[in-house]
Amino acid sequence: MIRPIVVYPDKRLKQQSKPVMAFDETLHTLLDDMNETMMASNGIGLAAIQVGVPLRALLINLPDEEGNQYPENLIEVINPVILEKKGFTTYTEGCLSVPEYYDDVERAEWVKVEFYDRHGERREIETDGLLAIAFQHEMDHLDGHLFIEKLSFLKRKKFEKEWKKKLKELKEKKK
Ligand SMILES: CC(=O)Oc1ccc(/C=C/C(=O)NCCc2ccccc2)cc1OC(C)=O
Ligand SMILES: [Co+2]
Repeated sequence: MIRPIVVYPDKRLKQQSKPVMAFDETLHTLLDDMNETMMASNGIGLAAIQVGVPLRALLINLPDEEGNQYPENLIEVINPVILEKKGFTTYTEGCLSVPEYYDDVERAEWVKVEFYDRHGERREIETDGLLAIAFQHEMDHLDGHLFIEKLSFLKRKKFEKEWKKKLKELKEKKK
């Protein structure tokens, strides 16, 4: 089922997520709910904490050139660890927990990641490009970090001003 997405500045997003210990039905239901939620919101990545569950689990499903996402491209990532990273790259990132805000973020260009699938099988991926960025963005969520924390001081001030205005508009709309 679709679960509500936790939105900045909700304090839950700053939690340190705990490793998954049970690769059981409960985990599988969580992963399925996360996928429904991510797809319903046009997301390409989602960490469990974004639906309020502080577990080290995340999903990535990158769209193809036409912008379509396919179930076979879904990667379910549990207890990930970056084994190696190289180079630098900058990309304009967005996040379902910080809707309608995008900004340039610098990250490693290439990463080697070890993780487990929903059955507890170990996997290893070496990648660059958007997948490398997605892994780093989603893994930051597991440690309570959002991409807006990487903004320069001035960009962060701009963001906070815009965000206060947006929240006020949202409250006005709800009245
Ligand atoms: C209006 C609004 O909220 O816009 C959105 C913003 C972000 C997103 C999704 C962002 C997302 O999936 N980020 C995953 C992390 C990531 C960021 C950059 C590159 C790789 C991985 C979706 C939005 O919704 C629509 C309808 O476009
Ligand atoms: Co995010």
